[in-house]
Amino acid sequence: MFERTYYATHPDMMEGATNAQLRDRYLVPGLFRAGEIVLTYSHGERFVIGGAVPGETPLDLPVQTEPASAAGHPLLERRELGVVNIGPRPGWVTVDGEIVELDRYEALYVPMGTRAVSFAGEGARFYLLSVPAHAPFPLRKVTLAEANPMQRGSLEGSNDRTIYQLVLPHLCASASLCLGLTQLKPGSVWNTMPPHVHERRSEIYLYFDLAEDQRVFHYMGKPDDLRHIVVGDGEAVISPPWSVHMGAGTSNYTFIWAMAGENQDYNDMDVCDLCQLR
Ligand SMILES: O=C[C@H](O)[C@@H](O)CC(=O)C(=O)O
Ligand SMILES: [Zn+2]
Repeated sequence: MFERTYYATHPDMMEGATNAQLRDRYLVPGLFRAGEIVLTYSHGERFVIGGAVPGETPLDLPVQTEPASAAGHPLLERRELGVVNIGPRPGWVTVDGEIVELDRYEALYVPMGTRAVSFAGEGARFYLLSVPAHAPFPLRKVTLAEANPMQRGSLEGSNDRTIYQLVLPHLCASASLCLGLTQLKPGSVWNTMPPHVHERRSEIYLYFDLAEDQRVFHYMGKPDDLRHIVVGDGEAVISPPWSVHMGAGTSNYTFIWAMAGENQDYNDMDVCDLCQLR
């Protein structure tokens, strides 16, 4: 049921890695295919990273297939799910019979124990993130208007952007998942500048709202040993807990960040001094 598995990696594996190896280990392309649900599995925090692009007929979240003892059980038996509609049109998520409309940039938190989830609406594009959970928290839709927008950076620094925290304890309770959306203003290209590392959480970035012929140069690695991965519209990238995650685009763009791990303390991050980057 998972299109591919991404393994956890050691920072020593950066040394001598080819560009192709880096892309293979950390880049998650092809999540949004018309009429399909695509799911991938990352050993880092056991993230399921996926996309659902419904056509005329709704798409159902699949049930577990492995191990045999879990076959047929709901995927969310011991997991929670975050959904964000990044498509141009509204869509509908049905959660155990309850229908929730999600407009562009709106998010939905779906609790552990949910049996059936389906996605509908032509023109909607659902980005999916699921992590293991120990307890259910209430089903909740979150809009950008409810999030406390945090203005960061400046146009002079080419990093004028707004960070919206969507799934974090102060707004939407979850067992482990933290999720938000960041929009860069026109003329700004740098995200997460200055960069940081959070050893206690892994993070997934999804870059979108990028024209087809534009790219984001996503940086990763230990702060004193950076590499980069060239990312296109609708592609995600996995950031291991030992890595920085920052990027510069050839235009402005939007990205969704999702974290899970030891805690849900957004501020538990070690901000880098730019002069230490190599
Ligand atoms: O751990 C937090 C995440 O990396 C993001 O919230 C950072 C971000 O959106 C930004 O600075 O632009
Ligand atoms: Zn981060």
